[in-house]
Amino acid sequence: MILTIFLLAITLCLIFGYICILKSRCNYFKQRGLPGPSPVLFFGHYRILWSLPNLSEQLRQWTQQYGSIYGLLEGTRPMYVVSDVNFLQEVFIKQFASFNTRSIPFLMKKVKGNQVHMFGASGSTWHRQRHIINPTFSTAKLKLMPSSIHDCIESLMNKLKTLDEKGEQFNIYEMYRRLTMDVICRCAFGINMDMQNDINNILMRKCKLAIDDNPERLFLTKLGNLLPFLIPILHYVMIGHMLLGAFSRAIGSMWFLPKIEELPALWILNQIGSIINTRRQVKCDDKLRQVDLLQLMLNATISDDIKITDDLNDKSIASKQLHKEEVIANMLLFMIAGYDSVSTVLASCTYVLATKNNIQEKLRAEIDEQEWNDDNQLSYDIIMNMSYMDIFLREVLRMYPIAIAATKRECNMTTIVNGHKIEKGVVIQPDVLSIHYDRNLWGPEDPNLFIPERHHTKRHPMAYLSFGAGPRGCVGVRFAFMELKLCLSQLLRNYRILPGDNIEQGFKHQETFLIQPNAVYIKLEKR
Ligand code: HEM
Repeated sequence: MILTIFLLAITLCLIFGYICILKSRCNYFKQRGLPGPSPVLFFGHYRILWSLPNLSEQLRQWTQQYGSIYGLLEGTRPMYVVSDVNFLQEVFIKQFASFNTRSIPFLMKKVKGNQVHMFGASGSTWHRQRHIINPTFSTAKLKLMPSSIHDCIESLMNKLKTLDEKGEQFNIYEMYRRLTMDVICRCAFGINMDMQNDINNILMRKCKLAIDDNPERLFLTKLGNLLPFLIPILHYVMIGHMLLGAFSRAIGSMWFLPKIEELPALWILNQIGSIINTRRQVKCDDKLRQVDLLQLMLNATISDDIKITDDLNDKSIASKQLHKEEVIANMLLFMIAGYDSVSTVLASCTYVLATKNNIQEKLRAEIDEQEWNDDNQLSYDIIMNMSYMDIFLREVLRMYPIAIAATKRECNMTTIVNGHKIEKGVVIQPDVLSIHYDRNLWGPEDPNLFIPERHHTKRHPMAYLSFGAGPRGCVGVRFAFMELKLCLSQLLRNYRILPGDNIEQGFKHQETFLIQPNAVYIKLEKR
């Protein structure tokens, strides 16, 4: 009896203590003199954050209400929402050592052993991976890719030919998705997938499903965010899930296990693993001729049984190499990043071109005056020197940034930023829309107007965050620009883009991990 009362008293004390902690968390920002919407006990601001179809738009509205630095609570975790560019310059560049971690769901962080990719890695692991992967996107390597990309664009042009003959409106975004998947498969794996003709391709379907599985919205992630002390247990739940997947692979076709095997991300990882195994059997001379991202990464791969060291002072070979599992994880990352991001930007570009004829004509004039070769292609150097195309793309991405969630950072070492004490574990979310539409940063012309020439004026280094900023900025930016420019050049050289009847209805945005329009309805007119 006494023991029961004792245990009950302890339990009540623990619950009371926990409620006190939760209450004090609710006052986290008030105690620091920072404004923000009122949090709810236990959930913080999660309930509202989870229910929003477009989080970035809501952050922008709160900025108008609360100012350039305000606070939100992700469960009990404080998040600073910032549109003060000097503060962000400290976080992204000057104090990078204290903010080298991207804030991602714990499910993506706690992956098994070497399965972490560059997007999710932190500290010295990220440093090593980035150091090895940077050269795979060097000018010398990119120069080898336009002709592969051109083959894929030609396939798109053939598809468009049948549509322009019909003269009806169609959603070009779907076609861009297939194009960019073909491009990334060619440039990353050297494989010709022909997704544009193979409408039911399983890889395409799995990739779409993998992207729709936004880890932020998974039940395990939500639970881990609300009850962080459960994370180690949830980690084991996830490992159990993955082991079950491996078990299913081992025993094959038992009726209840293939379902796990079919999980999109696991399925794609398996395929990539097989591609790597095949590539490893290819003769040495053939490998040297291969210029895709996979081969460039495999060239920096260490044998599976050597332990990689993440000690920055270690000068041994193991500190400059990747594990096979890291290559697999990064190839998955490239596939998803390369496919979804570029197709979404192409969709926004096409919307702008269809609705702003004067911009379309200016861009076409620049395209027409380039030196096209006999195969109707432009070289890398010509593409990269197209200056109006350059500012056009920058302006599209200023007005329609797509990857705001990717710029979220986590403080890995308590520090002071512009007078604010930022504690370890706290999250910084840039409010990119407020920054991109700030008249002080982008004036004197109205930031709501599409004016590419505004990019001729030098702006604050943090005024443009479409590709992030600092050492962790997007590694694929030049690859993306090359692909965007090659595709738009071909399109405008051959067609006039006209708005479809439903262009405005289709161009409504949804935000999961990326901010994406539903559709871009256009008509084409042959030149
Ligand atoms: C127009 C298309 C693209 C946009 C708008 C975009 C945007 C971004 C943004 C905003 C970030 C976060 C940067 C930060 O935290 O500071 C990022 C990171 C990254 N992007 Fe891109 N991206 C694009 C295309 C690509 C492509 C084509 C690839 C690869 C094939 C790629 C690979 C990556 C990787 C690996 C990272 C993580 C870098 C790191 O953590 O070190 N991206 N991207």
